[in-house]
Amino acid sequence: MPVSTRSQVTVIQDQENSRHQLRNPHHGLKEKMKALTQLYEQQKQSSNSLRNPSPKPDQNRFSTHPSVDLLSGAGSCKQESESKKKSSVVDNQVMRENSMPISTVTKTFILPPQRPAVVAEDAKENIVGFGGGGNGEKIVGFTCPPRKGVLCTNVARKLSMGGAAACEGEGIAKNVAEESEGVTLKLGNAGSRILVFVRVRPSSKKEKEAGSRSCVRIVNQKEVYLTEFANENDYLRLKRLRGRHFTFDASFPDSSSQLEVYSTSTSELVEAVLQGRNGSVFCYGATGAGKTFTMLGTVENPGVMVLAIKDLFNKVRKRSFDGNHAVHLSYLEVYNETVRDLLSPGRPLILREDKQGIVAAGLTQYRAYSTDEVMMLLQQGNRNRTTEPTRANETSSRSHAILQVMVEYRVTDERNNIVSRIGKLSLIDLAGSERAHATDQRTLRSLEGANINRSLLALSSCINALVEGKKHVPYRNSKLTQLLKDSLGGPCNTVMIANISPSNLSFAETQNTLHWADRAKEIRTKAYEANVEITKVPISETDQTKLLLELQKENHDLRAQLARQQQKLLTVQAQSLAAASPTPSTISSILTTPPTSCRQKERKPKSFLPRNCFTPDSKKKGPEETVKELKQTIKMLEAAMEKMKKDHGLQIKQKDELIREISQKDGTRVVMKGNLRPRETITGELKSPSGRFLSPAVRDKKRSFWDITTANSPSVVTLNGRKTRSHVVKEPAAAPSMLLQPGFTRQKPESVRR
Ligand SMILES: Nc1ncnc2c1ncn2[C@@H]1O[C@H](COP(=O)(O)OP(=O)(O)OP(=O)(O)O)[C@@H](O)[C@H]1O
Repeated sequence: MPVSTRSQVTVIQDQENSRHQLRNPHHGLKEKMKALTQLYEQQKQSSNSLRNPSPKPDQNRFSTHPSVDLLSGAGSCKQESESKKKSSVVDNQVMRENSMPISTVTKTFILPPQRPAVVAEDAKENIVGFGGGGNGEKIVGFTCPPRKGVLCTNVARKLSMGGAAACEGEGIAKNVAEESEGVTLKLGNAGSRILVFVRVRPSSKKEKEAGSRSCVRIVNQKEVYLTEFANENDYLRLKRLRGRHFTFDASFPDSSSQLEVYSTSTSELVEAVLQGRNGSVFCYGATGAGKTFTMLGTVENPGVMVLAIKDLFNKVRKRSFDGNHAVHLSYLEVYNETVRDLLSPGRPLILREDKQGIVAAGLTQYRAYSTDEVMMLLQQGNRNRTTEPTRANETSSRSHAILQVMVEYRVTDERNNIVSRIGKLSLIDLAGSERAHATDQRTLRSLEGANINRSLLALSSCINALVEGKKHVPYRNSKLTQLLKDSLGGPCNTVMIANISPSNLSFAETQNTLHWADRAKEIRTKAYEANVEITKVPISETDQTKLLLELQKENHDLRAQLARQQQKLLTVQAQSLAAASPTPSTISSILTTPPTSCRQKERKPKSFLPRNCFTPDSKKKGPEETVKELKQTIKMLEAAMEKMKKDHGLQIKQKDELIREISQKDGTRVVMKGNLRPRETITGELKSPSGRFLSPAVRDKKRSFWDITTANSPSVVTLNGRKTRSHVVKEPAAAPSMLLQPGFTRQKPESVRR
């Protein structure tokens, strides 16, 4: 929609206030605009009061970035109100210049609840955990927090040119839905939308000197209004003067502090990373727009990278009682389409795709224990980063830099399993998108510029493909997009901070940045769960010793039981011989001695003594018949004994093997006598007396020397408790085969010889 035009707008510089004033020949129109602006403000206020029945004016007035209020309490409110005043002056100015039909705009805002505070803890490490804090292990839903309850009614996602759209029902519904969607989005559910923030940097000295004007206005800390100024002398373009509204998750004016930017955009990502989720923050914008300032900052004004790391270590420290956290760090740059390790520079790295996603093979991962250590590494990395002065920026980053922080949390649960979760935070400072003339025409700079633009073009193609839901996303078109694959389309919570200059001299760059930022809003990253892994740990040494003792005791009991049975058998045999002329009373007294078998029969119908428990009928029979019967019984008993013997032998052997295995794990070798017994083939399962060990069917296998002393076997090595026969060469320590020594004659070990 074309905006109303003015025939002439002249800006003069007030020497005292350095403020722009307008001399517009259409004075009446100006007055009209002023009135309309006032009306708009009034309407906004009244809607606010309607939706917020009992607002504390000072507390809620500027709470789109509530961290500001919470950060410095009343002080910050004051500061904020001052800045608001200032910005309203600028706003009015811009409004006048824009000549926008803003009277058609009705805006209603319900102010969001307060977010957890970012409190300055001390001068050095000044970030304290938000929300959860301490052991508050809540799972944080990654949403745009300040938007809870916000009813931003007039903001259409795709805004028409030339003024704010009227508040249409459809637009409202859409926006409310979008807002609530943002609020309810939880990690691990449906994937989250990329959150997009815009930050305007202050005008630079150069821009001021060149007499540039601000073409960007932040409205309600969410919307950015971009105005294209007409050249007073360009009469052909006068009618094409236009402006455009963009809406983002939050917009930061030039007065915003680093802490404010961090707490609004990134602090929740840090919390999520501690919960085992992935997060990415990247700064995008034209050269000199303030990306490096936002990401790295200065010593006095540390940026997102520094604040995130401080915050992370603070949170880790607070939770250290709760498990073990390990922080690993890597820092790389993409320069002229080559990937370099900034922490240990060397040959270019090759990108590979594996289960974890795209990884730079050979990238150094430093284990960091403190913020100071990270700061040192960061400084070291930045010294290695390629920066060159260009016409647009004294210290222009000529490469894309990616700082990756991996946080691994390990804890042992009640079942002795190790639960570990790994979260990865990627902080990305992109090189500036630029036009050739904005930088330099010299060969190297232009080559760098071409590569930067190429990768940023590839980035925009990926954004387009993702927004349009295309199946193929051209990540492979550049190294940058390969590295950003996870952040854009993977299981990740992503934040984009679009940096812009306020100057009308950079209008085209700003428009371009805002266009892509606006598009990026529509990208949804993949749904995913936290990277939690549960590892079963081997039992501890004390547990092993306990088990060994238990097994030895059980083995001893089994041997005793076997001996008793043998004794009984012998007694029965002896007595049966003596019973050549038995009296029924003696026989019955003898035969009542092995009652176990009878009892067994009662319990188990398929006992090995099926019909031979003595019945009173046996007494009625004659002595010859009784002797015959007795002989049969003895035969059966013998068979039963034999079977039991075998059973026990097997069980003992099994225990022996188990004991030997455990002993070998401990480093001591125990060779039991039972091991040397010949193996016999028995089918079916056997139970130990305690019922704890279930013996599988024994395979008919010839025992070799090496089966007895497994630890010395050259062909059987133990790998992670499992025996394999194919790792002899790979595991020299496990089985230093004596057989391989020249001239060695095979000798039986001591235990075997005995
Ligand atoms: N929010 C801000 N407040 C104060 N100064 C800022 C801010 N943003 C940027 N600047 C200043 O603007 C200049 C350019 O910023 P910076 O180097 O961060 O730009 P850039 O986007 O990283 O550029 P390039 O892409 O060329 O590296 C720096 O001198 C920086 O200190």
